[in-house]
Amino acid sequence: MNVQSQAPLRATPVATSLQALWRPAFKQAFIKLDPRQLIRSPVMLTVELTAVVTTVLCVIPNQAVSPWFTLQIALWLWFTVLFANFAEALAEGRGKARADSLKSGSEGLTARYMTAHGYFEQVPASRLRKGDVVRVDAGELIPGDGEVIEGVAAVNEAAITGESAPVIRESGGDRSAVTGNTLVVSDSLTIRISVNPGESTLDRMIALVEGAKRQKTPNEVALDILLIGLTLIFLLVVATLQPFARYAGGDLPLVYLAALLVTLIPTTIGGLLSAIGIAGMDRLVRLNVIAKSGRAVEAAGDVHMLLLDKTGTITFGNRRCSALFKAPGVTTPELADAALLASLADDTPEGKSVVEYLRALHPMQEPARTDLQAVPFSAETRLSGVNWNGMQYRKGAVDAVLNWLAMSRADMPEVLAREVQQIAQSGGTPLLVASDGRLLGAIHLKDVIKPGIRERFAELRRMGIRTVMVTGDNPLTAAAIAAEAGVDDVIAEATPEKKLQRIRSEQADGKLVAMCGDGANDAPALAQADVGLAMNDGTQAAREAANLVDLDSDPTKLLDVVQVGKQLLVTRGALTTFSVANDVAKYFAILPALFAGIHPQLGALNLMQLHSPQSAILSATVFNALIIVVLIPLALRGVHVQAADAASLLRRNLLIYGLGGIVAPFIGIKLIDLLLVALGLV
Ligand SMILES: Nc1ncnc2c1ncn2[C@@H]1O[C@H](COP(=O)(O)OP(=O)(O)OP(=O)(O)O)[C@@H](O)[C@H]1O
Ligand SMILES: [K+]
Ligand SMILES: [Mg+2]
Repeated sequence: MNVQSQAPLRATPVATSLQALWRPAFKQAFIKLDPRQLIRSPVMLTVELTAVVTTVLCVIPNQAVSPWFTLQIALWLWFTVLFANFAEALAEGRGKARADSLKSGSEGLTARYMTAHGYFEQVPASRLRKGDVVRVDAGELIPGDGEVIEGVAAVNEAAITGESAPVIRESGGDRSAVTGNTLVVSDSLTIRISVNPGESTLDRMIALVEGAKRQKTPNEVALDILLIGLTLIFLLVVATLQPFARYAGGDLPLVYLAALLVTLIPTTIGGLLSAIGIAGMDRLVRLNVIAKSGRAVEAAGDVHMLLLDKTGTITFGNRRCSALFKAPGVTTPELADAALLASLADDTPEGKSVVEYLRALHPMQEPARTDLQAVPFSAETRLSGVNWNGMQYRKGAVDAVLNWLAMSRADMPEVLAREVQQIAQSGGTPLLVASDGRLLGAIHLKDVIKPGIRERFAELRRMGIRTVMVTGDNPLTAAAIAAEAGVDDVIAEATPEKKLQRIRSEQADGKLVAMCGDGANDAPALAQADVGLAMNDGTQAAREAANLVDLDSDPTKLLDVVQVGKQLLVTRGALTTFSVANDVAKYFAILPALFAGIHPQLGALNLMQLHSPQSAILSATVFNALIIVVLIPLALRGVHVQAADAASLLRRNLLIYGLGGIVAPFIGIKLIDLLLVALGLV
């Protein structure tokens, strides 16, 4: 395998400064004049057509307007389209640079592929398909996303996550998923490839940052329809002005009408819409989150409820065996041997930790694994164990084991019941150990809450988002962890089925639900949620079901994703408000000037005292073009979003961008009018 190609895939070294990007963006702005590309933005296509018409008007003699004036209007109309194209190109440019570096890192990768006859054969990684089995040794790059089916190894995932500390990847359990282009640093792994060419994490990252092939989200489509509607309305408004003018005994030159049309239709938002969307996705990529659709990101901006898995999400997830407690009348070897046997065939981290703990504490003559009939852990049964030598050994959640023993809680010896309660109240997970109808004792699994999680939940609450912890654990443990982590609600003893039901019932009430998880048992819920965020170090099932994957495997990242989503929605809303308010204000700013010549009585309405009808028209056109440039930084950076609920955010933004949109043209057009006169351009 081509280890030399282990270039840093993350984009840190790629220059993303605006200076480095503006040159190619400038060129792109002209390339994007192609109407086939521009058709994605109907407003800008309208401006381009108007610019073409106005350019033609330059050479048609007209007594009312000089060719010089018409030319100036034509130029500013072309500038309007170019500025909008430039904004989009600038937004795309940041992603393109990153995509190029990602691509160069994955070229020439090869894989050791296992043929049907069990031989290994060197093939290009790009030929691997879902289900293929490959072997990767230390020092080699993993050729594609997949699941470890054999072996344990340390893997450096810096290429994808930017984190250089190696992580352990092994078969079985929740840490079996591997990502293409990451480096095996010790031992070797046998991996079953889980995606077809073009669908890997890396491919998705590239598609995401390239932006060009971006599908419009339902929200964008809805906004497009609104903008087309407004364009048609103003087309009608402008078309009916001429009959009015004729009736009043005057005549409005065609170039006036062309300029007026462009100043009135929503060019500001029409020109910046695409840049806003691309910049939003770019922010997500920088957070190290991969989105399968823009829709998930927008939904994140609107979620009402967040469901979180406890183990691995709120806690660190390496639940480890920390103590054993005997039931009365049971000897230590009896309990220790049963607990060890019940864990020997259990590949989960919990099972391995029990084996480790007991091998050190109380070694026994262990049976060969091939003699054991494994009963693997499942989230449905919440039990695991083995059948061996005619005996059944089990361990599992308290209610599950009692169930298996056909016992009730009241039948539990009092000392053991008290012990179990204490483990749970401390936030630990108690497992009961039993063999052949006998309750032998309890295991204390300890886990630690991730630091800082409480503060983040408080932040979510301020944004109006409820946090609900769902766990397969018992109610006492769940309550203890919930209180410590500060979640709003908790669902304990949850099976995958129960998690799914909860999401469905919230959605039935019209709410958008986000879910964070890592296990195979979280996959159905992740798929059902409007926003499903999977941990990259979780299972392949979870990664496939989710519509977002966090490469850093940090569940609190959802908070940032919510922020990005909110910012995207708020920025789009704010600039739409500004754009529409702007256009309406322009109507009132220019119309009196236009009609002053025809109808001198209207002069009283000419509050702005613009120099002449021509300077009014030209100033408005210039303002209309320049406002796009002025707002490019805001579109790319996004409107600042505070931790507040949606309603108060909306009120605040309507005030700022609505009022701002009304006032800005009056000031801007007046200043440009003064400047144009001073320069002698009108
Ligand atoms: N290896 C195991 N063997 C037996 N029982 C287990 C094992 N691992 C977990 N359990 C029991 O099953 C319960 C459910 O575990 P699971 O990992 O499915 O929880 P979950 O639904 O993912 O929720 P969370 O991860 O938040 O606890 C645990 O609380 C524990 O009581
Ligand atoms: K406009
Ligand atoms: Mg779990």
